[in-house]
Amino acid sequence: MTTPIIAPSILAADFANIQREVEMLNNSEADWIHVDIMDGIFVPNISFGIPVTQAIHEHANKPLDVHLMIEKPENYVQAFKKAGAEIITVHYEACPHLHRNIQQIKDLGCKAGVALNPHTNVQLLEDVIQDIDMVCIMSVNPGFGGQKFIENTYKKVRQLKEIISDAGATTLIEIDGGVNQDNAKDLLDAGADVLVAGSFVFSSEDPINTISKLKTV
Ligand SMILES: O=C(CO)[C@H](O)[C@H](O)COP(=O)(O)O
Repeated sequence: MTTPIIAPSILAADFANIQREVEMLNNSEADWIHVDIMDGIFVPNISFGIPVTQAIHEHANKPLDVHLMIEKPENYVQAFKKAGAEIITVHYEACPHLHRNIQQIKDLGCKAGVALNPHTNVQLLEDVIQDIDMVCIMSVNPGFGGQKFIENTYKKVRQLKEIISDAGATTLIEIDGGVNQDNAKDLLDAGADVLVAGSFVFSSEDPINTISKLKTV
């Protein structure tokens, strides 16, 4: 098991004090800042958009891992790159021309990720696995923080790890939703590389310490 990449999800932060929250993450062992964009169409919730992402970027000294839970992501990736995104993840379910979407993200100079909803089989990514930098396995139904982790995720991580290894690829596996101290180690043992944690970090008494604990679980 290698040291995980920890990406706290800013969705669970105090938005009235976003600068303070980002500075807290700057001073923590967090590796990336996970930024959840929801459009109210692909998912039944609206979070925030390009100006807030830009504001987070202005205060952050860590890469922004931008998760687009939106329809027609191709219309917005350039704006999110300009707002400071280093990793841009689109949803398999929102992209009938996924290969084109991946190339568009890479042509902008960003790392390209593809997210899978809980019902989407990891095998559907076999033909693009060499092209993508990361797969984000949703371990909750996307749209809201603070949901219960779906146990079937472990099986998906193991299956995806095998697909990546058979292809000789270096694609990272990210887990997003309901990640906490109780499931982090099992996820890493199954093959996960990146852990996204929102409420578990921001609802804790000492988020910096909580991030350190996830890092060394
Ligand atoms: O993508 C998301 C929701 O769609 C969030 O990143 C995810 O839910 C993380 O939040 P939590 O750790 O509170 O579950």
